[in-house]
Amino acid sequence: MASSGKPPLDDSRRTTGSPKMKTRENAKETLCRNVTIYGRCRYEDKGCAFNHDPQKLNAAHQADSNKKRFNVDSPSFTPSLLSGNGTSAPKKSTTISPKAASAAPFQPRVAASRMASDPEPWTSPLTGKGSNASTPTGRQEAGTPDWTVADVQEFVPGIFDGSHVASLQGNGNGAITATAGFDPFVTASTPLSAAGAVGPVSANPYAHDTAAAMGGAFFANQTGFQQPVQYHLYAPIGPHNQNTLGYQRNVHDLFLPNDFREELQKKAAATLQTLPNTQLPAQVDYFHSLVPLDLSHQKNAATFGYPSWVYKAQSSKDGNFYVLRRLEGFRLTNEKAIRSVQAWKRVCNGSVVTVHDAFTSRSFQDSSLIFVTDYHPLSKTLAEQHLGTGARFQSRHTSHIPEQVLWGYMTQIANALKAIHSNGLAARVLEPSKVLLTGKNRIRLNSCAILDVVQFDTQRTLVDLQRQDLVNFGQLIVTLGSNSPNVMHNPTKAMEHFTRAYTPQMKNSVYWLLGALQKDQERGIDTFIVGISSQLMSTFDSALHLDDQLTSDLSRELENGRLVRLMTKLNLINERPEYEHDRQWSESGERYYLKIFRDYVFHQVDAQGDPAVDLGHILSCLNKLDAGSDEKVTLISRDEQSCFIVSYKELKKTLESSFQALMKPARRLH
Ligand SMILES: Nc1ncnc2c1ncn2[C@@H]1O[C@H](COP(=O)(O)OP(=O)(O)OP(=O)(O)O)[C@@H](O)[C@H]1O
Repeated sequence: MASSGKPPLDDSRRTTGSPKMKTRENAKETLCRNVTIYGRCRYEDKGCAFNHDPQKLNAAHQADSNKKRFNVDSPSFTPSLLSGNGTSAPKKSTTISPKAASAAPFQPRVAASRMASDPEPWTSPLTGKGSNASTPTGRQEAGTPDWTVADVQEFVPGIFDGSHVASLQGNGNGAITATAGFDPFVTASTPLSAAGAVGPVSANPYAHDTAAAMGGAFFANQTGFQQPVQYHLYAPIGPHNQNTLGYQRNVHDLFLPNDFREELQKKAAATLQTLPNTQLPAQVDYFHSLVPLDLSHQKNAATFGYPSWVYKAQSSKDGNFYVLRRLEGFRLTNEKAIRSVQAWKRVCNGSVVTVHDAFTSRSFQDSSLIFVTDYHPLSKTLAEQHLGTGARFQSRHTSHIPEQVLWGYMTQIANALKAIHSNGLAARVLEPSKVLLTGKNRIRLNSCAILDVVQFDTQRTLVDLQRQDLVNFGQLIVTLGSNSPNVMHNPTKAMEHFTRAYTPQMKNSVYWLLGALQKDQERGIDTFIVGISSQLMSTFDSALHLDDQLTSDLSRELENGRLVRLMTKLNLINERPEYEHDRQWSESGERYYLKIFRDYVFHQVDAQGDPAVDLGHILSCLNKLDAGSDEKVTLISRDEQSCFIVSYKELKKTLESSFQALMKPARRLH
């Protein structure tokens, strides 16, 4: 500190008037006011008569400087870490006043309140070059707007910047104590909301019970997110691209893979597809907007004994999309028959298309039976996929199904049958045109429940029907393995082909299924599942890999929703024409920073004056803004006459307060 000529002595000890006005005795008792903190008086050699006792002077300086920060009667707040500017924190005093013991604990103000009351000496890097210097509290030195937003509650997630050297910790009683260690995991949700906390505190929207959700032991000492949040740091989550280094990112890494996105979008489009000017009824019970799914107009009564038609439809009860399967010309003679669907509603299994309802209808100008099931957009039947049947895929070249894929089908069908049989039911329909392929190698049994209604009076026992399911299962696999829909007309030839194409384990499994109706043996789906357990493991492992892949894909989109919300806010705030063509809104005051921040993010130009299109820059800026990072950014006005240095933290604060102002009904501006 440079001497100002007036050393900071206590007023009570300061001389009043010139030294020459005092007697020498009086002067000797008065501490010299010209002594600098280095203990030297500029007038000592020239006969200064005041007291230069170094010990007394030192004590006076000490008392004075303590008054500026803390004096010995202050509570025992003794920071032990480095302060924000990198200098050492003052040493802890070894002696302490007895009063300190009963003093209220020191409660440092949070960053926001400090920022408003304690402007730092900010300097612009352009100041020395003659540019307009700016201050953190205003656009220019003149007409300084205040950063403080008194009436807007700010979210204060317990951020401590470097200048805060103590940490706040709940002591278990809800009170706050100052501790010497800095704990970056302290959040507003617990300690700052405790009684006596200083500064505006609102609920932390990001707070969640980490200890309960993630395992108390691992996060034992953490009560929330690490602060400051690091949303702008994209952590690589595998599986990784082999062609790039760990830190390298390309645009595709930040979004879902294109093929996956395309698949999802196509499914969404298919779900929303409508058919105008259709001859179909506008309403079938509580369903509307019917779209036919089977494009073949041939009536086929082979499976159910009645021609069946499949439609996508929207429910007016819940707005969701379902499939209606209509059995044309069916007359319900026994009411109990349709009640059997209740049992099917309870079958909730990933390998079965869920059945929701069944009712009779006259909407098609006949007597029809309607089954309501889940809709799986863009799915195909296994017959369409592998056997070349079905109108859409008639000319399709069918190829040999690899053994692993076939094992995958077998495990999924076994999974479905286990769920069905353990619910006291039998699938009864198990053929390639009634197994849906809803994703890559992902199948579901379709049209279950129908025969239970249509052939309600069957004489066969449940055990018999369940065994028949196993036989149908075996025949389905042989048919798929042979790539021929009619192969079971000649079973011997079919098995010869199958034996040549697949391993003995596969062949034995299929033989076992085909023999399920033999009376001498107890055969059930549980026994079969035990027999193919090694294959179950490999299918399970594939499912885990897929799960990893999907998690990785999902993580790429992690920050995108957040950034869209942030950009929405920015766009809502910037350029409000209703406020005198924006002049009243953002041409002055703190919103002006947001306006030129937008230029900084989106409108940069390169050395040639061409637009700089850099997604990395944009994402990085937006993430830092959302995280409210301490990093500072230099903003230059469009006319290049003004330059400001603002931190993302302050920009975030402005963004929040502006957004709140926007939502005030009276549109009060400040
Ligand atoms: N739940 C469903 N979700 C989505 N699409 C389905 C659903 N059920 C059936 N489909 C589709 O509807 C179409 C017709 O199905 P259907 O079961 O009638 O097969 P099909 O090949 O026409 O058999 P069939 O000749 O016995 O009528 C198929 O392309 C199938 O993919």
